[in-house]
Amino acid sequence: MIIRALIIYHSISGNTEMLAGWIQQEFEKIEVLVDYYTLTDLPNVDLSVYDIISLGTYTWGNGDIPREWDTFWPLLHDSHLPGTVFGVFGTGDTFYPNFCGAVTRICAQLESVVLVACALKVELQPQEQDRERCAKFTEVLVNRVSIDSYN
Ligand SMILES: Cc1cc2nc3c(=O)[nH]c(=O)nc-3n(C[C@H](O)[C@H](O)[C@H](O)COP(=O)(O)O)c2cc1C
Repeated sequence: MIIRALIIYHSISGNTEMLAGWIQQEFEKIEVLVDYYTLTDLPNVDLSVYDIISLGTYTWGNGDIPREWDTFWPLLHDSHLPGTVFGVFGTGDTFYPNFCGAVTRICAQLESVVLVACALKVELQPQEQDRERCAKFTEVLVNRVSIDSYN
């Protein structure tokens, strides 16, 4: 069975971009076909062709979702995604009281409309030990697709 994943991320200073790249690599290690876009250069994609959609973001303000995501929600709501498995990842800074608050908030926003299987929060620039966490993140998403396709 071929599994297709879409990664969409938003990054200003590169931490989330690096994390998105590592997640892409982990998907590819387990032979998932990956399409990879920045939020601001997202072409007109058909979300329904993907088994997995992973959204990556930094956090702004006080645990806020960056404004640029506002353009994505209408696309999501216009799509019919009953079997798509979502994962949300992001980088943040524990200096702030609401660490990776945008990840938490995007999960909460998604959970009313789609299936969110897991979230990954990383402190600033990903470190070598985070590779293992990226591998776990992709594994959970793929396992969830496999479970659903047997039911
Ligand atoms: C003005 C400002 C507000 C921030 N607020 C938060 C926050 O509430 N929670 C958090 O975890 N990180 C916060 N951060 C940290 C960024 O999310 C963090 O540096 C992130 O890794 C940046 O990602 P990027 O390199 O992909 O742009 C804030 C950073 C700035 C500059």
